Amino acid sequence: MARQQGHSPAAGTPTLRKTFARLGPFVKPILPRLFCGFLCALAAGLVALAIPQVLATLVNDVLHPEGKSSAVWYAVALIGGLGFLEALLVFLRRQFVITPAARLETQLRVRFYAHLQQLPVAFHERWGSGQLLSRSMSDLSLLRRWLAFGALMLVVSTVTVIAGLSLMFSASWVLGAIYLAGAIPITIKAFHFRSNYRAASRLSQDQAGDLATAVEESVHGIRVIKAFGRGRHMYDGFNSQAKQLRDTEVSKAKTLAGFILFVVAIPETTLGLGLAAGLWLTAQGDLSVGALVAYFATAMVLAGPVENMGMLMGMTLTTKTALDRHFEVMDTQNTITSPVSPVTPTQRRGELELRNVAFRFPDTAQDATPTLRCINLLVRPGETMALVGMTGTGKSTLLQLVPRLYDATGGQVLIDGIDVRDRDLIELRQDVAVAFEDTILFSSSIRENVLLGAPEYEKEKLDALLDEAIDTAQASFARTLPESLDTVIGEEGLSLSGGQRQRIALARAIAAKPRVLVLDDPLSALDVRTEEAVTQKLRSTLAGTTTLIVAHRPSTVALADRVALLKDGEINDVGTHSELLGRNEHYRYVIASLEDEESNIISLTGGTEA
Ligand SMILES: Nc1ncnc2c1ncn2[C@@H]1O[C@H](COP(=O)(O)OP(=O)(O)OP(=O)(O)O)[C@@H](O)[C@H]1O
Repeated sequence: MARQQGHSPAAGTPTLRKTFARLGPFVKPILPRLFCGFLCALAAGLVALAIPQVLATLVNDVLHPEGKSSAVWYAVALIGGLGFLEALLVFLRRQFVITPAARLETQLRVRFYAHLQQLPVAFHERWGSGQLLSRSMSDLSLLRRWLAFGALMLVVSTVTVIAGLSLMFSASWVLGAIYLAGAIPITIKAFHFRSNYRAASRLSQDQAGDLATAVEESVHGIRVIKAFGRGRHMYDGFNSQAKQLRDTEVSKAKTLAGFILFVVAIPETTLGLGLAAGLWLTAQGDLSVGALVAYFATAMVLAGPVENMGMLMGMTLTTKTALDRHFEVMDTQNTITSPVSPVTPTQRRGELELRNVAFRFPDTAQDATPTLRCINLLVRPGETMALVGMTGTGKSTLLQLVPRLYDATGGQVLIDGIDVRDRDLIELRQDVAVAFEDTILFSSSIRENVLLGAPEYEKEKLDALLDEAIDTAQASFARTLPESLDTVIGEEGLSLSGGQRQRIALARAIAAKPRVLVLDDPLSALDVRTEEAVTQKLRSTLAGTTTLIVAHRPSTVALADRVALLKDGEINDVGTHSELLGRNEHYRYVIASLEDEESNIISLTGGTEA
């Protein structure tokens, strides 16, 4: 299935103002500190502008042949003092803004993570993990840097430039006008730069996200890549993606460099013109030497802010893009939520019923045949029902409707007579535990993995529950690990064999003490004898637990109380294994193909655990 890749800027991209306005509620609590930081930055800029004025006085009065020599020391001390004050104000600005900006970054990141946790499986199937990773990490770091530095400095630089221009105009309108004339082409260039840079920066952020997905997938699938000798192929794919990103970054840098060329070259040219005009004005007696010195010193002070303005504008646009990417995920509506007034069952018997259930994957065409059509099935409390069907008939899909990993698109899934959509989602998922064929274990101890969904019992009871789950899942190999059940297993449990991982995942489902247990071929990596032992033990330990199990082995199917046969997205027949063998030709065909599959596996592996 195609995963969500980077997006090209859509026609409906929000405006700069709209995007930043969305930060309002988060910025509000830290506004006083940001404001203090802003005042410090502004004061630092103005102090920097005051230094040229002192210089003007120094040149005009103090260095005058009749000036007092002590006044020189006074002026030098004043300039030194102003310099120190500027440094202190810069330090204070950082103190004021760094902590709240970092706090805001963390707050948004935690919200983002919580939102990802809530979004339905359908969302996660669409989005590449690298995209989500870059949106939660680098995009939010960018926001912090912009908030702590970019935003303040953009305003302060603008104010400093305006104040500097005013001083220039007050000294001489000719010199002021020359400097201002340089600012006009910069503004025009900035206007064009704005849209070019925004598009390039969006593309590069998306491509960086896709590249992160590629790394993540390669690391995740390193065994497959090595086993199939596809390293070169993966490398080539990654290389071409990395080159695309490089090209985008280069074109982005070129756009920025072109802008900076303007921002730097034009003030330098105007400075040359200013020098000629200033000398002429001084010679005419219309401008004092001190004022001319102050003009150049002011131009020097303004060089930084004028140059920074381009950078900061670029940073602002990149941050805007990062925020759009962030809100794009945050705006994704969670379609699987608890109802406003959830219904709590009076009796938790564990009866599972599917009534006229239909299901179509969200990304399939409207006219395509739904994966599940009219499913009617009743699993009695405490009963073990095996779900059997040819591959791709929708067995896994059906199981996912029970804990609401997907919602049925038609009909109802009921537990104890209550539609699962009317139940509180957390309570529902406490009642229904699942184990899948593709096991995901977390990089923590066996104990923590097994007790992940366990009820909140006190320690002794939890220990007993852990032991029972481990024994039932035939996972006592875990006790022989270096630190027994406290052994930390690698990322996603990769240090365990496939069969061991499956048994730990099964123990996790058992330890959740569910009313309904949904098992999607959770024993496929076990040898036939271990699988039989697990199934027998499951039946005795979980006598009161309703179990719906997708089974691919006739031996497991035979152990179930009843079997439901799925064919073409519908329940074709329900009965005991022997009943169905006796009356249903399609069932005999399915079982025969499962037996063929099983004997092939046994002859290949010699019946040992995978
Ligand atoms: N996320 C998805 N989006 C669209 N179609 C999907 C999605 N997941 C599965 N399908 C399709 O739905 C159908 C049923 O898939 P499902 O995994 O439920 O079959 P299954 O009976 O469990 O197969 P198997 O026995 O091989 O595990 C298949 O045709 C599959 O391609």
